[in-house]
Amino acid sequence: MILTIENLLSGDDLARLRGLLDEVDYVDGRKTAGWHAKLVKANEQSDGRNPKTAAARDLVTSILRANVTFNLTVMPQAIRPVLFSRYREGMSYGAHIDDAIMGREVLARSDVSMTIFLNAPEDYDGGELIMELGGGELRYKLPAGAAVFYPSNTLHRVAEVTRGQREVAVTWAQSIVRSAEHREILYDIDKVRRSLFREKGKDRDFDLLSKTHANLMRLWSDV
Ligand SMILES: O=C(O)CCC(=O)C(=O)O
Ligand SMILES: [Fe+2]
Repeated sequence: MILTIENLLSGDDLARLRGLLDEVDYVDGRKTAGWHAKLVKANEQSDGRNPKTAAARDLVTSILRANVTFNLTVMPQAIRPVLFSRYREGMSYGAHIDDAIMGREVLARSDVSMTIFLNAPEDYDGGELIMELGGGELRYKLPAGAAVFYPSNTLHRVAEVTRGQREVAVTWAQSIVRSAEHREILYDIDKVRRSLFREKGKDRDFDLLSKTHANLMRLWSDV
């Protein structure tokens, strides 16, 4: 399931992030790419060792952790450190697959990849995030503060920026539920269960559907 969340970050959040990141140096983005993705990655990332980058990372991570839709759909078990990237004119990120296992001391599987757009689509030309799906393509270029979440098992790329600058935050989550198909089934059941509860309270149908949801969770989760 590919999901977008409008206004994941508020105007205030974006201003706070900008304040922090304005004071940080940007370095070659190839440092954080896998050995093959490096070959097609041309962007810049805020210096990960700078405390201001750390503060920006903490802000985005806490907003993700507090977001209801993110929790219901992604079911996060671990969130990788957020990267803040910018693509200036002529920069792009060619087709690649994200590393399946990320981290050094603490390992995490990438199940869900996400891009949070930090500046307005009018600020730049090009720069779409493009997912290659069974012959077709999906392109995303969202308003500032919006985010797209997509299964990490898809080849994807970022189109060349031909004017202006594209600013994004990217990260990955390991989900409690490894399979994207299973996550979607669980999310749908949970949604129906909650709307039944709103309409009729905790009746027998709600209890049975809650049982199904809990038992599928037991079958499909890996915690
Ligand atoms: O910049 C983006 O939207 C995605 C970047 C990306 O694919 C990656 O960092 O692996
Ligand atoms: Fe990627």
